[in-house]
Amino acid sequence: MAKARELFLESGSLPRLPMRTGIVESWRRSRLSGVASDHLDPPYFDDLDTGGRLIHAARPVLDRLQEVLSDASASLLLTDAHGRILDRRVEHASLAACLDRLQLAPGFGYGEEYVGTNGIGTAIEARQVAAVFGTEHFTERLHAMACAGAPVHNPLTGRLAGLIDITCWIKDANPLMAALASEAAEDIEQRLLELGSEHERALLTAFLGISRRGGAVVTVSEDLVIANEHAAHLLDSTDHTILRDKVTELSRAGRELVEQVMLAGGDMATIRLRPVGARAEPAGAIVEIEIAPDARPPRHLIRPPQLRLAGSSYAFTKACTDLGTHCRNRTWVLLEGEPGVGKLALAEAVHRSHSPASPFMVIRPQDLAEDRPACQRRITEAIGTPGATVVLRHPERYPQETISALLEWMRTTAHHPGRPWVVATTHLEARPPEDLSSALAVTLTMPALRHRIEDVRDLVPALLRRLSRGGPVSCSPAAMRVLLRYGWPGNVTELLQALRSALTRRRIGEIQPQDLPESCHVTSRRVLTPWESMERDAIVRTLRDTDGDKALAAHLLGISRATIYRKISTYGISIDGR
Ligand SMILES: Nc1ncnc2c1ncn2[C@@H]1O[C@H](COP(=O)(O)OP(=O)(O)OP(=O)(O)O)[C@@H](O)[C@H]1O
Repeated sequence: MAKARELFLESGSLPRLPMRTGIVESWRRSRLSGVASDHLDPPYFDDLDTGGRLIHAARPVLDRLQEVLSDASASLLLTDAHGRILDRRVEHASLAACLDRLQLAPGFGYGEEYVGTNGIGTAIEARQVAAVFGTEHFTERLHAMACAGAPVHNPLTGRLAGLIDITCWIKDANPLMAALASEAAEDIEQRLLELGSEHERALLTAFLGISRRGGAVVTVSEDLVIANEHAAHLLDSTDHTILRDKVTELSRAGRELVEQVMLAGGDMATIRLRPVGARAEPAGAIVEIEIAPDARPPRHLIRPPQLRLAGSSYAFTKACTDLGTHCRNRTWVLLEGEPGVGKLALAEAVHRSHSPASPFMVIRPQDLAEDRPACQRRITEAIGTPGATVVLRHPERYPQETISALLEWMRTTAHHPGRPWVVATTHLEARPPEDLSSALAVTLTMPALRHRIEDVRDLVPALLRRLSRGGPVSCSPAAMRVLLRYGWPGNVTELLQALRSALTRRRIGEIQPQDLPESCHVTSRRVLTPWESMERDAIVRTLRDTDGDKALAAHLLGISRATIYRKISTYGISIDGR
């Protein structure tokens, strides 16, 4: 085996030896991933979920197995679905010290892409039990070891939840290790099922109790949404996305939340969210929805196509109508929203429809850095130019002197009959200077694209026309389904990038799912859990704030570089270099 490995490392070929196919395939994958065969460097992750359902379900199984193995020099490891070690049980001090030297310890990642063929990473790649003995390991540092890993699946979703592994010195290896790991994996799956049912029971009891009082009630958990008839009537798929986001906020807040939201149908609703189950491990949330009788949508709607914008959702129509009304009344606005959601596009479209011949001035932080006097001249010129609009892009990044000058300018201009219309655009988390915010009379929030996902149907043809300059290219129904399933954390800007990338593969004809970037597919395989989508959104926001600097973003988020790279690829995040 050792000779076969050497030959493979030197030439990529194998001698005619009876070798296990799984091992040969794993060596090939390890080589392709660029794993070093002569040293070991597993990455460390300091942000692992060590309080989740998997740990909870596995604990008694690990306790039992630890007792069984107490006389043997063997260790037990539990990893998440990416091969990152969550728990380790080892009784023998010398084996523990050896595992420490191999960084086979909680927090470290033993995926095949990092350490090559091994019981953990190889079982995860192959999605089946894998035993790896001595020199079958890709890296020499593991040649003294034997390990057997068995994947654990979540029986409710069928998805890989984690892995259980037994590791020992090769001299103590036992052919039954794989069977033992596999049995433990089945026990954990059974516990996951029972816990899942416990959660479902808790959710159902809470749901039935509140439902009996009448009114619209929904329960939301990781795997399940239950709505009573009243709620099913009120909510559509876009509202479900909003509810999932609110449930994420709830888990962050850890207490009851009451909020006003605009439903996709145009009704203003009060939603009351309460966690169900233990605080440490909530089963989900129960949501009561009440429609406010006096909050009817405005009568004279301004529809996006009237502004030459793509979209038809009520949420976006409402944003167009609100901003259009403020433009007509010359009310100064703070327009906030997630990155790339179309804040500038909307401000410009509203301005063009209201006063097409008047100047539209955009002051970006980089313009100020390059030539501040020119910016100040442009702002001053806007006074007295009828119908002019000044957009202050991301004013939180303006230098303090500019803010002071702006405030002075706004104070003297506020009552001028020919005053320009001022719109400041900011990201949701950004904190514009307080004085500036109070000088702007109203705050509007642009809805995220995932909260008006039906707009993708109109945006795609419009953006394709723009990108291909009217070329003969369109989006196939299958590709459109992929685009409609994706969450678009980078909003319209990300959609634009996805289509730009698809056009490099197909300039003529119908764009197919395989023409779309991998990112759109990765997240479309399954709906992200609320925690995952919150994490994905935070990464996208930070990357945008750091102009795509991944190292700085990792630092700001308090995670390692290896983690941010992996998460960027898992969530399919793509950021342009702005
Ligand atoms: N409804 C729409 N119809 C057509 N194009 C749109 C629409 N919304 C946004 N876009 C396009 O999407 C891109 C991003 O929009 P925009 O720059 O206005 O976003 P933003 O919210 O101001 O971004 P940020 O605050 O992150 O800088 C632009 O190219 C814009 O033209």
